Amino acid sequence: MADQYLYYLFLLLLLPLPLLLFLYVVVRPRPVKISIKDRHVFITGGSSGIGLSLAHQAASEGASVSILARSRNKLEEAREAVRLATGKEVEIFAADVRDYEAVKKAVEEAGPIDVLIVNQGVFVPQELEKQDVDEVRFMLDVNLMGSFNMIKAALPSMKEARKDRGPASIALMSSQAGQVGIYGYSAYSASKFGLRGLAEALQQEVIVDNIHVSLIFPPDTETPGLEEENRRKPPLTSTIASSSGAMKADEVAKKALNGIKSASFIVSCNFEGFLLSIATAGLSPQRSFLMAYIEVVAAGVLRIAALCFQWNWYGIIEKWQVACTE
Ligand SMILES: NC(=O)C1=CN([C@@H]2O[C@H](COP(=O)(O)OP(=O)(O)OC[C@H]3O[C@@H](n4cnc5c(N)ncnc54)[C@H](OP(=O)(O)O)[C@@H]3O)[C@@H](O)[C@H]2O)C=CC1
Ligand SMILES: CCCCCCCCCCCCCCCC(=O)[C@@H](N)CO
Repeated sequence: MADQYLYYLFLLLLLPLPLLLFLYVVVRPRPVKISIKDRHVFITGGSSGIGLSLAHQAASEGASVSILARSRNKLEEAREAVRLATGKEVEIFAADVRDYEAVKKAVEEAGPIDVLIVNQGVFVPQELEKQDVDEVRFMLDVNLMGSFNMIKAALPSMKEARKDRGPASIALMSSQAGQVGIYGYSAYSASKFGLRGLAEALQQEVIVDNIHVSLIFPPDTETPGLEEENRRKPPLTSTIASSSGAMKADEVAKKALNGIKSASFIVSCNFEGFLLSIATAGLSPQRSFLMAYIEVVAAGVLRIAALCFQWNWYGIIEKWQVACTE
């Protein structure tokens, strides 16, 4: 009797093997490792928050680091901070990512890039009806058009330099609000969802050049940007966004760098982010057959979880509206 149970248990354990084997064979692009040490890492928005943490960590891992942002003062402070902490000198470039010519000039001065981290971003939450069109355009211009400008300016020299320098990376800083639309984030979410389309198409275009794209999805992260944002965040935005736990900039930077080094296309930062990445896997490339396996097996259950989250959020919105009209 006991033998029979063992036999069934054995069969049950074997069941996933053909699927695992199949996924191992089909996942594309193929896994690859990207090194940071002794390579040129160029970080936009590197003078504050997550970008500054990335600059610290990349420098301490032996990369030569360049950072780009608008304010020269903040760039100089950042350079000083990294020098004090790591003894390394970062190159600074003052430019607005909305200005293609300025960005192109900065990239030419900086020299060939091995790891481009497109991290600059602005976020001004507000219900669309109350938000100025200029603010909508501001977020789309800096977050989305700015990323196009940056990548287009950097690509020629990145491709050129590949011949003898090994695999390169282009990483884009999205947000969990780029995986699910959130109240108060219509423009911000649109700009971050846009990065996903850009990243998916770009990866197909640059795979032959040994360039690997990563998309990073942080939750609320303690940064000067978030502090500023919180001053005018609609309460419903804060409540719904708190479905995912907040993180520190250093923690997000660490997850991001690890994701870049393993060339993961989707990089999540916390447990909620891990669930989100499986729930929104869609037609994104996946290099890891184990992650692909989890995506396949968990799809149904996570769709149910997603519907429960929506049920909860719509309940909160309804209650808030009732409270406001009383
Ligand atoms: N903090 C959070 O809660 C989360 C942030 N993110 C994303 O992470 C990224 C970084 O956020 P965070 O660290 O909080 O932001 P911060 O506001 O702390 O820093 C933003 C950086 O971007 C630079 N920047 C802003 N506008 C431009 C521009 N037009 N051209 C060039 N550089 C610019 C800023 O410098 P300067 O102003 O001098 O130009 C600064 O270096 C953003 O893309 C954001 O959307 C994602 C999820 C959560
Ligand atoms: C199926 C399972 C689902 C699991 C949980 C879903 C949780 C969603 C929370 C979304 C949080 C969005 C934060 C945006 C932060 C940000 O970008 C701003 N601070 C601006 O920088």
